[in-house]
Amino acid sequence: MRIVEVEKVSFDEVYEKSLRPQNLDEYIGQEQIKKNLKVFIEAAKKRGESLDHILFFGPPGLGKTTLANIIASEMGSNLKTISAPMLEKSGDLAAILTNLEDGDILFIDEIHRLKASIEEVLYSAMEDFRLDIVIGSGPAAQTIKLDVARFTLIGATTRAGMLSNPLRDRFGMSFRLNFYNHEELSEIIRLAAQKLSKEIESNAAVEIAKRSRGTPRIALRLLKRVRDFAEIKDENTITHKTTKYALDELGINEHGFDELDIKFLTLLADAKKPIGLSTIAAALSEDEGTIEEVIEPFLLANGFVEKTPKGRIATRKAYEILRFPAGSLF
Ligand SMILES: Nc1ncnc2c1ncn2[C@@H]1O[C@H](COP(=O)(O)OP(=O)(O)OP(=O)(O)O)[C@@H](O)[C@H]1O
Repeated sequence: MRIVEVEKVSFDEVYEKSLRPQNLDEYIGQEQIKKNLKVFIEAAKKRGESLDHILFFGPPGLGKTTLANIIASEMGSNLKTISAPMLEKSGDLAAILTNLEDGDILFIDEIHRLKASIEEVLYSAMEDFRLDIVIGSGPAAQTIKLDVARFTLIGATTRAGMLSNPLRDRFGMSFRLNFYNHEELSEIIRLAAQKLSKEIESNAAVEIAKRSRGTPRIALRLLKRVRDFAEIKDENTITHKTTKYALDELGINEHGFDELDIKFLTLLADAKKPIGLSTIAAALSEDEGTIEEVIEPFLLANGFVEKTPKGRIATRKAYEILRFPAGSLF
């Protein structure tokens, strides 16, 4: 697995969970989202109603699951979490929905991966808190109507564009999570180190932040690896020197790029013309989804790559970093 990989593995999941902020004030950054959520939560509480359905979208590891947990705790609600690919039949979702109680929050991760037949069950549940279940087929088919408690659905996706319109329209609020800046990430790292009862020099936290691709999950994972280096050296405080050494040893460069990012940028820079997604995927032996969801968003957001109608192209900034001659390109 890439060290800057954002996919979860169970061991890291436990570690991440222990560092998860518990309320909106502990949640760093995403100021506009927090501001809006505070208003909606307070208004819903005042009216004694459940919160409107919410969609969070953005690259992995930016804090969607964390926000769902915080909303549930701020609302004093039960949270039920499922990942869309876990649902095989519409009956699976119907069973979950009919077991919810008023005010409960249902969090569906990777909601863009819901099967169409299952997604349809959600429409009436979200809109009218009712389930229309068709039993049998052909002329003997029967529709059974079931009431569902007034729940809140929180959906999370890395691919908002893949959601169908009917589903997207049923969310009352929709928020895009952005990459974090170095100050925000340094603060997340500092607070996490505190929770791990470890001191960290402030320039060490900044060093990790700079190499975390704007992503808290990566920052926390790098912190963990750097902590290992510090512990081996019997250091009580994570110093800047050890941090730099550890990150260099781990092969993470000063922009947070790893080998795969460099390969991706080198491919584009070498080509000196736009390249399509499928060609990139074949050249890097990665699937298109990983390139679009994991590798590309950070490079696009930071101006290393641009998307054109003919494909992806490396920018001047990428050529400079790679120290590649751009010739007459720019
Ligand atoms: N704003 C934040 N402040 C502090 N810690 C954060 C913040 N956002 C995320 N984290 C930390 O980063 C880790 C990853 O966040 P989370 O699992 O919520 O990401 P995610 O966007 O749901 O990712 P995925 O979509 O891959 O599930 C969490 O353990 C949490 O501790």
